[in-house]
Amino acid sequence: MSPASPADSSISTSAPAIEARGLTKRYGDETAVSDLDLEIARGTVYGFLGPNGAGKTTTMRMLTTLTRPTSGTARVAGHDVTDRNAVTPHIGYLPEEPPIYDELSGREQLEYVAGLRNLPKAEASDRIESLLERFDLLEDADKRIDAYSKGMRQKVGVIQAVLHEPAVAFLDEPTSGLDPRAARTMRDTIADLADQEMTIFLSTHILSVVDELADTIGVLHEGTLVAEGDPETLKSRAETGESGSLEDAFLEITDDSEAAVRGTEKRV
Ligand SMILES: Nc1ncnc2c1ncn2[C@@H]1O[C@H](COP(=O)(O)OP(=O)(O)OP(=O)(O)O)[C@@H](O)[C@H]1O
Repeated sequence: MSPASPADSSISTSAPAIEARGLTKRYGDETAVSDLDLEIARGTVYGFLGPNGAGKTTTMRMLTTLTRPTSGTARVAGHDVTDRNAVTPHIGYLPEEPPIYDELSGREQLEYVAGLRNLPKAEASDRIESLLERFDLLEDADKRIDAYSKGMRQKVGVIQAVLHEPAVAFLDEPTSGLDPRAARTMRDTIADLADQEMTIFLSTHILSVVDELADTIGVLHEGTLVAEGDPETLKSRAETGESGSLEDAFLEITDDSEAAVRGTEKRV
């Protein structure tokens, strides 16, 4: 546990990147996330899976300080998620709909975000240039975003989430809308960022992406973490399907919520 005080915005080196204990979010009578425990080591990729409505976005919104937990606690980069000012310098978030201004150009949007993050101008400009190039956006960087395709907007959304090299990046469907080449670039980029000690919390329905990238996979079902383990271990749990694919495992684990919650050990 980090000894850092709530006012301290430094990164604790010993604490896990993400730590949750009994994290719960209720909307009225409905429990969107129930009693979630997480411990995610720094520099790892955590693949967060779950059917539609499982509570993935709600979990990410709590971990990124956008929604307050109803009960339970969570620390990100060593800081309590109820302390937004301490947490936000250390995180980046790509939500389903990236927050971007249509009337700006891609480059202006990224410069604007770099300014919000207090990045020195020269450093920001180098990073923006290199990420635009990496995502094949240089040619369109000075066009207004309202003329961008969905995939181009997604690229801007991802770049702005990692531009300040946060300790922890939360990426919701990062390959959404990307063509195969761009999706490959995205996967390579995520792997590179993890190699540079960034922790990536990756939520996606594309199982091959988590299979390729994740060190650990957590499966959320009806707000409850029903399985957690490395991809190989999860795959080996699949009773059906000779290939023992992640899809088999996912379908089996989430097939019957009652059976899954009752009969599945959290740690596999
Ligand atoms: N602001 C809200 N008010 C009321 N209910 C909400 C709110 N946000 C989410 N929920 C409910 O919480 C549950 C979990 O939703 P959430 O968006 O977290 O799921 P998800 O796993 O991200 O789904 P998807 O894969 O479809 O994006 C759903 O039943 C949803 O209706």
